[in-house]
Amino acid sequence: MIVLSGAIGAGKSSLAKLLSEHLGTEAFYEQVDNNPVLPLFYKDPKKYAFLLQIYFLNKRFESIKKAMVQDNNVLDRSIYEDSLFFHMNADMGRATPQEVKVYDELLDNMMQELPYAAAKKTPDLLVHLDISYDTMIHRIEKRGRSYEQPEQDPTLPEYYHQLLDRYDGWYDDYDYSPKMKLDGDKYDFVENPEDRQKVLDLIDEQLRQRGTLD
Ligand SMILES: Nc1ncnc2c1ncn2[C@@H]1O[C@H](COP(=O)(O)OP(=O)(O)OP(=O)(O)O)[C@@H](O)[C@H]1O
Ligand SMILES: Nc1nc(=O)c2ncn([C@H]3C[C@H](O)[C@@H](CO)O3)c2[nH]1
Repeated sequence: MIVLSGAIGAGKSSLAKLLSEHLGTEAFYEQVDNNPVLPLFYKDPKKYAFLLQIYFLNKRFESIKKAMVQDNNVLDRSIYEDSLFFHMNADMGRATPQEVKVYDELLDNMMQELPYAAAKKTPDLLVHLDISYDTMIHRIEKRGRSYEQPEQDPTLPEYYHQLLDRYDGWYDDYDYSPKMKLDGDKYDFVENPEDRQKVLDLIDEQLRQRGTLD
């Protein structure tokens, strides 16, 4: 399984589609447009942070179990980033210490089940899409989900800055699997065919080194 990581608007869903089509495998997308809790969270984060986290954890676990059955299936975001989001929100006072404790213990418990519930416990490769704040805002505006727009909520720019800061440390510390970082500002793999080919070549090279691509 290949896992894509990156902040909001980094290009994970777009790359998941491209990469899975290129490899002839299946992509598993994050539950966003059909997620009933996400708009509630953006409206009232303090009330809904914990519920949203349980929602994502449940859906993520389900996706991992399905994705792990075949080499090179592509997962749009890792279970580890869910925890990054929740701990950041908790540090902002949007979850209680008790909620954090319940979440951490539940996550730990579920991770212990993974070798039984799925073929293996960790991804074969993590592909991280690194983006700047300006790119993030540009993409958020381009995609146009209303509840993510900074003009809807003046606290969102600070939330996005904090998220990008956390992601930097998170990627450096990540050691659950082999990893690679792509410059998401530089490569326009959505509109530019040359950039698309370059990104696919870079990922193929890593997969060949790991022995999951001939
Ligand atoms: N490398 C890229 N170059 C140009 N545009 C991009 C690139 N990646 C994504 N986009 C555009 O940015 C927007 C967000 O992309 P996408 O939905 O793939 O991001 P994401 O990482 O899955 O976001 P989220 O975590 O919020 O679900 C889309 O409009 C997409 O077309
Ligand atoms: N609070 C919170 N916790 C998560 O685990 C999480 N995962 C994703 N998201 C939000 C970011 C995008 O708006 C949108 C799509 O990624 O969903 C999250 N928000």
